[in-house]
Amino acid sequence: MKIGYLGPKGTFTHAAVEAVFPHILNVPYHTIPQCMDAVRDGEVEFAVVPLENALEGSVNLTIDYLIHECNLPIVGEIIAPIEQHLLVHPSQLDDWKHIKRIYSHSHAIAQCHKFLHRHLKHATYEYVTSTSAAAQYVSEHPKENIAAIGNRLAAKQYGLAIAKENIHDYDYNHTRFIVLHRERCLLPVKDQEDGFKTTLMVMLPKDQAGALHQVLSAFAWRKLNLTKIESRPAKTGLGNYFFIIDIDQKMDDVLIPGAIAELEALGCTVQLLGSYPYYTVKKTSLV
Ligand SMILES: O=C(O)C(=O)C[C@]1(C(=O)O)C=C[C@@H](O)C=C1
Repeated sequence: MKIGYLGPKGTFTHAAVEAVFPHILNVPYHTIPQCMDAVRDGEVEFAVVPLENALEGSVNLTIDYLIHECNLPIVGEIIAPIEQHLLVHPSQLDDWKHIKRIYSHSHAIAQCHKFLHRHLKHATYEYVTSTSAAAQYVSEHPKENIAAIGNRLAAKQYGLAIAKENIHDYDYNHTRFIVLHRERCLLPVKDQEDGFKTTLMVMLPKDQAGALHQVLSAFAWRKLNLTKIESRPAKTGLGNYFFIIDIDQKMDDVLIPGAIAELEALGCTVQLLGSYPYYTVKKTSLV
């Protein structure tokens, strides 16, 4: 059995996979779409990709590729703490305050804006596919006055030095990663899950007054607790959006099917993206 993840080695996604699936062979993919395609095409059984960060919000590429391009069920979720460090080639360690360019994933740079503004105002940013791709680039260009933002695993993997630890702007920094499979299934995980969620995609009927209010009522009067509601462009015209709704429980026989039926009766299109266990990774079990 194989698990694909957003690579190369040393991403936060890699750390999350190793924490929850230590016994399964993992395979890095360069981009989030490549990772999802690998499951769809049967190269790997599961894929783990980032979905949402507590400081920066959703990873839009993951949501959009899942909805528009690669319809795979969500079968699990991993919530992991994120600590960002400023990584440099060891030969640049004494000179880190004069770094000219910083490489990282856009989310990682956004999580450190206050630090960057205060300490590296003059530096420019270069957005790459992941934090470890940034670390790899820095390690391959020892003569350039550059740095990466990433984790300890990447520093170790690519032989970089940590110039400044914990440069993320807020202490509570966590990312949610989703696990995808070709069909709904139980996860090959030995640990006890921390809970369950159900995720729906809901498209409202066009131009109907109070439609969103009615959608929310379908959950409210059933006392279905929502942990997230987010809109994304349907990509069919200005003002056309779909909603991603997370419900704080497992699919049941009555309440969630009842809410879905009510939404459909209102003229909404509803798709069940998954009903799945989630696992919370502790700081100590990460890098
Ligand atoms: O680049 C990585 O290390 C990733 O795993 C991606 C990612 C993200 O997409 O949000 C994951 C966690 C952090 O929030 C920063 C980057």
